[in-house]
Amino acid sequence: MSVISLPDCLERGAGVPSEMEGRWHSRATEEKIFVTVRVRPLSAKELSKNDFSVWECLDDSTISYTYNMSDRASFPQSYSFDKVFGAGTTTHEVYEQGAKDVALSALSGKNATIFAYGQTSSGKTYTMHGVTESAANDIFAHIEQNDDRIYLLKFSALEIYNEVASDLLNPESGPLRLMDDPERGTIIERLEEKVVEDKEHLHSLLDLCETHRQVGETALNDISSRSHQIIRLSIESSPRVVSDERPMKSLIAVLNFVDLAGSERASLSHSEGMRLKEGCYINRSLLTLSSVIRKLSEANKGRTGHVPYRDSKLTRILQNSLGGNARTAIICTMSSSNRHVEQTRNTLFFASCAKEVTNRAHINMVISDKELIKQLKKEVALLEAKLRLSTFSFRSSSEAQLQEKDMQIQKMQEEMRLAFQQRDLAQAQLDTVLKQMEEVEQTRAIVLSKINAAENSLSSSSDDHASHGLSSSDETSEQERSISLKFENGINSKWSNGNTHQPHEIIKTEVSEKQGTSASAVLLQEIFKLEHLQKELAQDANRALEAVQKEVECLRLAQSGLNEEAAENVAKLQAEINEIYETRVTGTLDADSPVTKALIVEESRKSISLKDQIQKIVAKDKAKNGEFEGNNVDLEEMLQNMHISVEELGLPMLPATSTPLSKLQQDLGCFSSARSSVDGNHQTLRLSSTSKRSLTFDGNTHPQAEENIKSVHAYVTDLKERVGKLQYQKQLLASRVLELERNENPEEDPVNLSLTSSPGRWASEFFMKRKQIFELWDLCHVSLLHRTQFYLLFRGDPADAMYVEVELRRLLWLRNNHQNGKPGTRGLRDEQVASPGSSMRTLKRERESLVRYMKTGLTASERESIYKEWGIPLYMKQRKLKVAYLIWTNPYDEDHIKMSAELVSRLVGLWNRHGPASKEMFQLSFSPPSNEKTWFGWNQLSNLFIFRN
Ligand SMILES: Nc1ncnc2c1ncn2[C@@H]1O[C@H](COP(=O)(O)OP(=O)(O)OP(=O)(O)O)[C@@H](O)[C@H]1O
Repeated sequence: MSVISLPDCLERGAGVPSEMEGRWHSRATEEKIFVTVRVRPLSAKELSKNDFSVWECLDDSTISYTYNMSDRASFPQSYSFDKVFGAGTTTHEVYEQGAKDVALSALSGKNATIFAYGQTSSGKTYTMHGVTESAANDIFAHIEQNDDRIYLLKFSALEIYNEVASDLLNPESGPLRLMDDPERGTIIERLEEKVVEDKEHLHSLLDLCETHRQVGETALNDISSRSHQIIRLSIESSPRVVSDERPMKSLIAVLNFVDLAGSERASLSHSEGMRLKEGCYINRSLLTLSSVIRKLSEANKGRTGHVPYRDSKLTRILQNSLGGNARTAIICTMSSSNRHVEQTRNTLFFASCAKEVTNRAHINMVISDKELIKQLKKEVALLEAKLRLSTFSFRSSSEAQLQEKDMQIQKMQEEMRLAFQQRDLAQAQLDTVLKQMEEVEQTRAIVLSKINAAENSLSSSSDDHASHGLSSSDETSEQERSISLKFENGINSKWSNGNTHQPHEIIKTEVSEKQGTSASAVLLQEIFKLEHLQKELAQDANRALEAVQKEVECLRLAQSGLNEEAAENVAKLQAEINEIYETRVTGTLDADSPVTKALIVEESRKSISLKDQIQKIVAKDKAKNGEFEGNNVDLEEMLQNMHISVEELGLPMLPATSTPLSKLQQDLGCFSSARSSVDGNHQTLRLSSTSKRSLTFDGNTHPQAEENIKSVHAYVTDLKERVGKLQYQKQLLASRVLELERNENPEEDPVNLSLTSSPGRWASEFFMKRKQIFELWDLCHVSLLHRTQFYLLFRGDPADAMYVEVELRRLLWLRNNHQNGKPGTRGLRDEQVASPGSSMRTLKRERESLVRYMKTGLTASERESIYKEWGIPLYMKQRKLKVAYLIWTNPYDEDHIKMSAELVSRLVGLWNRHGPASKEMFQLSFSPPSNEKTWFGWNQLSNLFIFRN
């Protein structure tokens, strides 16, 4: 008996357990179906028909076709199986080598099936008869030899005839029904089962079945089996003696002997009628069997598919034997006759498939409930022990794995955190870059649109440009350069520093500025010349004043008894000279004067140059005042020394109504030398203010001095008139410039807008331009005093339009010169343009002056109030300096600008010292900032203010 371990007894198997027992079977043992081939010798009938053998057994496992094999044949010539039995082999040998091992497996509790397959008359019944008999003998021999066990043999038999199952022991019982049991498989209902008493009894039963089996005569077989026969022996065994050491373990297995009906070809078997019908059923069921075998063989090769067990009763009943819980041996019988080659090949093909089918046979064991419980307890204990062991190992390994996973999770979380940080950082950088790109793109688009607009405008006015002496290409390159500069500066400096002002505003102004004609450029150049000459005139007047002051001082020293009248005259003279200055900036001429009328006439002739106009005015003025010419040589010399270039400027000679200054100097002997020198083309007056010659006075000094003072007074009066005319000419020229531009660009002319449009429109225009001025002040480092004065004077009155426009253009001009790094782009002399460095130094000095003003001009409480207003902590050091360096530093903050202007005005005392400045002080001044020394002894801040105007 097989020893069955508990783990092997876990699966329920076939069989009907009694109420007191359970049926178990061991773990399956896989093995292939054992396939053998038996060749039947030619029968007498075949020999009589001159059939001949075409198959030859090459060895005990190979059979070969030996006759006239075509090279193109689609079937193999040789076949190999577990065993091949030649024609001379006895049935017993076939049993011994091809069936016995399987058959006797039933004695050890494994189901076993032996069946014969082959065409009709191939020897199936002949073979199975002998095999069954031999097996029965061996079984009984085994039983006899193993008397320690008690065996129980049960016999049952059935046939399937025309697809109807019948009990061969009780044919009258009628057709048998097949039932499906989930545990035991297919059950044949009401199949009679007889206990085999002994060997003879078995033989008698076999004989009985044989007598009941359907047979018939065919052309190929006189006694042809017309049904499939299944002889079943159920073998149960149990120990003869049962004890605790030898528990009750019963084995039970089924041994099937299957003799199939033979496949036949009607053409050969000459079947007809009932035989033909039988043959059809036979062939059909055999076909199903072949399909099952083929599917099972394919499944064994890895191909899965439906196995059609249920397509025939034969395969349903033999399901366990075909790939199931059984050991199976198939004996394929064949005739070697040449007459049945085709059928033989089919049989060999079936055998080839069958040998690939794998069965899984178990040892079916029956034990008592008591033993079952006992076994189950052992099994449970063993399983629990295994479970504990696996649980412990699982736990320990799980805990280690958990710790490892936790570490991995923490590591991944840290990596994720870093990745998120990097992602956020990258996103922020990306956003910044995108924003910058967007801003640059916007700026670029704006600049390009402006360039296009400027090009269109220039192309439309190129003819006009050409007629005024400037080529279109020159003008275009000038515009491109300027716009390119603005674009670069805008991107690189102002707008990258948080400035919210877009470049298009300044560009618009700049483009508008570029649209000025060559005529206006010429006029502007002339204005600059006038401005320069005016400045030199004022400087000479200042020097004259110094000379008079020294003379007066000399008089005061020489004659302490100088009467009050002379003193008053000196004071008046000083006031007059001061007035010259004021006249320079405030003087106007009578519109009805001949000079004005002449100018108006001349202005109407656009083709006449400014110089020609001025020369004509001078000629008329000379003709009118001819009586004054040559009256006083000294005065003329002085005028020449005062750098008034008559030929160039065309100013009229002024009458000298009194003693010339040179005579005054000579008489007084106050001046050591009043040397004048001519310096090239630029005549400059050089008066020595430091006379080392001692003064001598006699008794006639007083009346002569008075006379000299009167002469100087007359000179100053004339100078006033001269300056006034010069100022008026300048005003006319500026008006002319604006008029020319207005005629060319009437739609864009801001002055025209201010004069003709609604007040509301001008107001917006004014504030827009003033914002640009604020920015340009900052860019050009313009004097704080100038900014303050301008801011306080021009508040949006339509009459301010001209001043605003002039200031804006002046600043643009300055800014361009600063940016280009070279002065005089419009033909001005170099000395007229202050460098950015000198402007900043001037600005610095202004701020330092403001510090001094705060220190000397304000009380402590006033300063404290200012500190609070400007957000300077009282504990901070150098508070005054910080305030001074905060003033006028933010051109974009209106409040800041207002505070700055008010503070500067308060500190400098613009309003208190000289009263409100007039707007005319600002008119048409294109002069760059100047760093020259004082005129009237004012401090530097005031001088800057004066020079600027
Ligand atoms: N190996 C053999 N040696 C001698 N004679 C044999 C052999 N095999 C079969 N025969 C004879 O051949 C004849 C046919 O055999 P058998 O009836 O067994 O064939 P079968 O395959 O069962 O046919 P069927 O399918 O028609 O029932 C019988 O007379 C039998 O005695």
